[in-house]
Amino acid sequence: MMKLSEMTCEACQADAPQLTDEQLAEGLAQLSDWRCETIDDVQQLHRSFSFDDFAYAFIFVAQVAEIAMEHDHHPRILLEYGKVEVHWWTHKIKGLHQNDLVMAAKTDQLLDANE
Ligand SMILES: C[C@H](O)[C@H](O)[C@H]1CNC2=NC(N)=NC(=O)C2=N1
Repeated sequence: MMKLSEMTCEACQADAPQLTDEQLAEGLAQLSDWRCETIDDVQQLHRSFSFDDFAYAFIFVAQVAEIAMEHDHHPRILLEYGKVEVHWWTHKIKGLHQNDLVMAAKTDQLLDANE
């Protein structure tokens, strides 16, 4: 698998295949602290991020929103004091696509850029 953070999202059709267990495992190996969860029968990538306060958490949310709009692939984001939770999945296929691994990797990259 190529370096996920350097990949781009591809246009995803409703009949696109979901990630296989092997592809998912291979992708998760490139990511930091992401878990695969099944919520309402939909597999999703989930990671929680901690910040010193609400302002830093909000800035991170804005950065995630920016890459989502840039790539036309959008997450669920929960913003709390000092904490952000991000879920990535592909609505069209009600599951996980390579795009979700790519966007999780780009989400991690935002942290590296903020350090
Ligand atoms: C028309 C637009 O490109 C599509 O609805 C995009 C928008 N963003 C998306 N985001 C996610 N996570 N899954 C999708 O299937 C999706 N589809």
